[in-house]
Amino acid sequence: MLEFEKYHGTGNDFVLIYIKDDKQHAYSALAVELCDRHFGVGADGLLILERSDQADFKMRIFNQDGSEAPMCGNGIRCVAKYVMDKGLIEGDTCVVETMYQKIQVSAVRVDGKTLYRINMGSPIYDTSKMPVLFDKSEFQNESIEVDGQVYTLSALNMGTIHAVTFVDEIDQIDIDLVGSTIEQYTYFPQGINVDFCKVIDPHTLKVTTWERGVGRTMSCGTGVSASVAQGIREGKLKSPVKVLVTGGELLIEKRASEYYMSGPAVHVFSGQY
Ligand SMILES: N[C@H](CCC[C@H](N)C(=O)O)C(=O)O
Repeated sequence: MLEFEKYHGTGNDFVLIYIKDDKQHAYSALAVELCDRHFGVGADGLLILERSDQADFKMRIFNQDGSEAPMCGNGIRCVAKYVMDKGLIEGDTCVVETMYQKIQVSAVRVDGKTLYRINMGSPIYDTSKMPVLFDKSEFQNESIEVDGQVYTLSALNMGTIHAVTFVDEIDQIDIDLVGSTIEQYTYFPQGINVDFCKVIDPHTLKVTTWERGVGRTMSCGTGVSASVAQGIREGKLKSPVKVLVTGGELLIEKRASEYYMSGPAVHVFSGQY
């Protein structure tokens, strides 16, 4: 019997399992089984919470297709809520080890609600530090034609790898077709998450993400952070930026060179599998 929790962060939903022993389990196969929306519990990803000797806890994130990702911005808020609500940590701040780096998350009260604020760190643009096959030092504003439309893409790492594109209208794009085509482009041998962005005004952005290993999701925390970082770099946006995603709203703030993301984390139910 497996005890699990179901969480979501702005509609990006997860099965969360706290592993208390030091055994290695077949998480990839478990993610495929549990995340299946018809034959399993149903989720975008599986979050594995483990003990860590470098931080308060360790989080691993497996996509719906069983692939492991280095970081998950919405997932880490759910992990923070779990450890704080269960009293596994004292206080309102925790440090979580991820495959990407150690990440600090704090619970903050905003307008009577508890939000979780993550230090997402600084974006990486250097192609030699990303799984990107490209002969220039940065992959910035490259034109790619898909389905008769030209998309201007910029790739950056904000915990995981993202291709950000600014468009006039998101709703008119066949996200499934364009997202999956860009995800599999030869430049990106390990695939890439694709963020379609529409600037509403310098402090408001709308983002829809096509996630590698999942498909179109209601929200992607690293994607929203990467999109704002790219928008600020191009002078299209100014911090703070409110980001509208299908499943709600996230706030991104830039302080010095680092990005902070604040958003909700919701416990949906507990279960046994
Ligand atoms: N939804 C997640 C990101 C998952 C990334 C994953 N799809 C990959 O890089 O393979 C987030 O909130 O940041």
